[in-house]
Amino acid sequence: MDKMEGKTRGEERKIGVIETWSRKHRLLFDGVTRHPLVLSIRDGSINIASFKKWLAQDYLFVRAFVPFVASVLIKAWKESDESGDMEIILGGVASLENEIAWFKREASKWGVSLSEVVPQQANKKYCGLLESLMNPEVGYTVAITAFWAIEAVYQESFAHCIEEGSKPPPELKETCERWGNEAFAKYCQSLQNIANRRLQKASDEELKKTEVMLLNVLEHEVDFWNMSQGNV
Ligand SMILES: Cc1ncc(CO)c(N)n1
Repeated sequence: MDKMEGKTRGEERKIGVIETWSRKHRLLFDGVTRHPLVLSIRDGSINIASFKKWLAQDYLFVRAFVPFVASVLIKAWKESDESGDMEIILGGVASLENEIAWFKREASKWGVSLSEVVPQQANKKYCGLLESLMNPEVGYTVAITAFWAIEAVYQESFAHCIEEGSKPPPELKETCERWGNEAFAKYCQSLQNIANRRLQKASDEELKKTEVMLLNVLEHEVDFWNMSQGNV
């Protein structure tokens, strides 16, 4: 075995593959979590039409996200080496019931009719990616890493909107808190720990597959923000 390569893997193990990838793909991560739409929430300049569009489209996305998370649960049950994974993922499934109810309440507050929402192209594509990840041939490591990424980008984005020095519109504070709160950050950290544990044991081929999927998820997240802002 090549000496340097061994060292590189050793390094990754210490700081975690996720952290290594976050550094390597910083620009793309920032493209999601520091997207102009996110920054406009943070500085209070957001166009409310963009928010409403996001709200309606994200409701549809979350409905597709439920079966995806359920599929991760099935993979955990079949493939996980740690029984504790199931409780964490199950907690994720359970909280989505609440989330869907929140979207309905929020939509009615803003006068958005969810029954009439038509999925936009970027949303359809992203839901298509979720559906492809539900395939039984997609392994647990890829799926749990996707799950982590999808949750973590929202956590980071919305936490940024309510950090020190931000001035989000008061009527959007609750939305920001929903994903930007400490408990959600902890939950994302639990998902990251699972992903890291799996990636540490993964073959080179699995690592490659997972990294490609991760970039794919991030690109779809950028497109989703663009769509909400009306740039697509
Ligand atoms: C587009 C998108 N990505 C991530 C999440 C987080 O759960 C969400 N609700 N919607």
